[in-house]
Amino acid sequence: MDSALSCREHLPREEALQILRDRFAPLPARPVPLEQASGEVLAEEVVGARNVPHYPAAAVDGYALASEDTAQASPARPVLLSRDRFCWVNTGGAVPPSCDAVVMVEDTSEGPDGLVVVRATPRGQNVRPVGEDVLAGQVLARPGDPVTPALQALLLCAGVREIPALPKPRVLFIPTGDEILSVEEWFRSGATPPPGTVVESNSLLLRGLFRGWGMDLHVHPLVPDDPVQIRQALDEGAESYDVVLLGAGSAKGKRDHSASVLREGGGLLFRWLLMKPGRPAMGGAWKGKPVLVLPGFPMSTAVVAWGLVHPFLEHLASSSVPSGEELCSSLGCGEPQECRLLVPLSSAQGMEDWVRLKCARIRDQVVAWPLSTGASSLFALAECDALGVLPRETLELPKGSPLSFYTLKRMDLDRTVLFQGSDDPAFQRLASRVRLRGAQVAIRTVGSLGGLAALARGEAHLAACHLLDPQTGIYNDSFLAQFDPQRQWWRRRLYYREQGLIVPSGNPLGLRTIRDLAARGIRLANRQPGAGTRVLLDHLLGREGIPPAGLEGYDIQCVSHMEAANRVASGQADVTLGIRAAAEALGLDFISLAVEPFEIVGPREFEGHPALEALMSCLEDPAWRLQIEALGGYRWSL
Ligand SMILES: Nc1nc2c(c(=O)[nH]1)N[C@H]1C(S)=C(S)[C@@H](COP(=O)(O)OP(=O)(O)OC[C@H]3O[C@@H](n4cnc5c(N)ncnc54)[C@H](O)[C@@H]3O)O[C@H]1N2
Ligand code: MOO
Repeated sequence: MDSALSCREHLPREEALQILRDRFAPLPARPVPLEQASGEVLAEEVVGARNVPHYPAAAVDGYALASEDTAQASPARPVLLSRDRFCWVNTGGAVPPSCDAVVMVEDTSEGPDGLVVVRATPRGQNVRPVGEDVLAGQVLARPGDPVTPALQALLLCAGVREIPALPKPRVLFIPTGDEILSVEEWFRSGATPPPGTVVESNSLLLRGLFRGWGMDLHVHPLVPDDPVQIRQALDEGAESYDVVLLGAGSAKGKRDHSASVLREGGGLLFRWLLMKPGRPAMGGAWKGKPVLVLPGFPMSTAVVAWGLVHPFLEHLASSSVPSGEELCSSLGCGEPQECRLLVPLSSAQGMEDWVRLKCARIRDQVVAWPLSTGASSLFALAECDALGVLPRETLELPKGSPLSFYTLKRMDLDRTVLFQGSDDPAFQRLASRVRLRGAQVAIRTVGSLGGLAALARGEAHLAACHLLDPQTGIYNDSFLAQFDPQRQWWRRRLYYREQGLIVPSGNPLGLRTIRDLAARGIRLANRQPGAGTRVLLDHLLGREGIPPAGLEGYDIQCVSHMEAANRVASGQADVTLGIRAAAEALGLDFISLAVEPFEIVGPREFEGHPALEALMSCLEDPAWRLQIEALGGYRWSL
C-alpha cells in the first residue's frame, strides 16, 4: 500500500494526464526479431552492420574486364581481348579483383580467339561498388520511424537481426457490475432481458478503439460488484500487465467500489475530472502498476479512453505525439476543422464538454448540430460524424457560433444533403438507398413545420411536407405558399401514407374513432409541436369539437412515429396517432383515419446537387418501392 499518495479531486483532464505521466515512466524499448517487426515503430536509431553490397557486383549480364583494355574500342575499331583478360559475370555476380568494369554482352562477341569488344568500358562501368547502397555503420533509420516492408528488407540486407521497437503497453480491461450480462447471457436471455440488466458492450467498444490505435486489449472475465473479487482481478492485472483499466463502479452507487478498493489497496491519484461525460473517471496505482477507472456509460468510457487512456499509453510507449495533437492521435483524425452551429449549445460550466456532432455543408458553410448528450447513448456515438471538445470556460454557444470539431468518420460533404423535417420510415429507407449510390442524406428530425422553417432560413437542402390545412382541408399548398412566397422551391410527391390510431394488438379498449380519445382514462401519446401528425391530430380533434387540453398524454412529445408507437407497445399509452407502418413494425393494431400525401421540397438553387440527384434516381428503384410497400400503409396513388 502506497500511503504517500494523495488524491487530487475535481481537476482538468490535462492535469490528470500529467499526474499519470509524472508518476509512471515510459516502458523500456523491446527487442523484436526483424522478421516479426512489420508495423512496429523504432525506439532507437538503427545502423547498418554490413556493407550492401559487400562485394563489387555486376549490374548487368556481360564480361568483367580491366577498363584500360577497352580504352580504344569502338564499333569501327573493335578490340580483341585474350581469354585471360575477361570473365563472364551474371547480373549481381561478384566482379573479380583483377577487373574494374563490366561490358554488356550486347556490346561484345565471343569467338575462338577471345572477346571482341566494340565499346570503350570506363572504370567502374556496370559495377556496383562495395557499400554502394549501405555502408556498415551508416544510420539507416531513426527513432519514431515505422518499420515498413522496405525498411525490413533493407535491415535484413544490412545484417540487422532484431530491432529496438517502441514498447507496447500490455493492457487489461476488467469489466465489473452485478447487472452486466456476458454476450452469451445476453442472447440467451431472449427478446426481453430482465429489467436492470445490461450487456457487456464496453469491451467490444474498447477493443475496437485499441485496434484503431494499433494496440491490443486483453479483457478479464466479468467481475461482480464485490470488493474482494475486484481486488483479486487487480492483483492478476498488476502481475501480468503494464496498465489495468477497471470498468464502472466509479460514481456513488451502493455497488460502486472502485474508489474505495483503490484507495485502500493501492492508492488513488485523482478522482472527479472536470469533463463531461467521464467525470467520475479516476486514476491510481495497484502494486506499482497504473490503474485507470472508466465510468460505466459507453460514451463516458469512450471519452476517457480518447482523452486520458490513449495519451497515457502513448507516454508509456514513448511515442512522439507533438503536444497539442494528442486528441487527433487518439481520434485518428487530422487537425480540427471549423463549422457553425445550427442550434444553440449550452455547455456545463467549468467542464470540458465532449459533444457528438452531425455535419453537413450548405453552400460553402460546414454546419453541425449535436446529437444526444446522454452518456448512455450509444446510437449518438455510433451515428455522429465528429466530436466537439468544448473547453472548460465555454458556457453558451448561440446558434451560428463557430465550433471546431474532430472528425470521427470520413465525410464526403460534397455528396451529402441535409434534410430537415418529418420522421418517416420510408424516407429513412430512401436515405439508405442513396448511400448505395455513393451519396448521403443527413437527416435531422424536426417535424414538418420545423423543416420548412429551416429551408426558409437556408439551413437545409431538403425538407418534407405532409401538412393539412384545417381551413381548406388541402394538404401542403398553403404551407408552401407561406414558407416560400417567392415560389423558389421545387416539390415532389414521394407517396401517400395512411395515418390512423395505433392501439395495442387486439384493440383491447375498442377504440374506433377520434371521438374515442375523449373517453375517460384513455392515455394518449402525442408528437412534438410542428410535427405534421400533431397538426393532423389537432385538426381531427377540432373537427369533433374535442379540446386537446382535456386529453391525458396530449403533452407527451414523442419525436418519431416509432417512439410514439413504442409507448403503446410497452403499455405506457393506450393510443397514438401515427402511420400504419409504425403499427405494423411493432405488431400493433391500426385504425385508418386519413391518407396524406408526403412531399419533399427544396430550393431550386440546390437542384443538381449530386446527393439530390442520387436521391431522385432512387425513387425509380423497384427494390426501394418493394421495400416501402412491405412497410405497410404506403401507396403510390390515392
Ligand atoms: N449520485 C451520483 N450518481 C451518479 C454520478 C454522480 O456523480 N453521483 N455520476 C454519474 C456519472 S456522470 C456517470 S458517468 C456514471 C458512472 O457510473 P459508474 O462508473 O459508477 O458505473 P455503473 O454505475 O456501474 O454503471 C453505469 C452504467 O454503465 C453501464 N455499464 C457498466 N459497465 C458496462 C459495460 N462493461 N458495458 C456496458 N455497460 C456498462 C451500467 O450497466 C450502467 O447502466 O454514474 C452516474 N451516477
Ligand atoms: O460524466 Mo458521466 O461520464 O456524464 O456520464
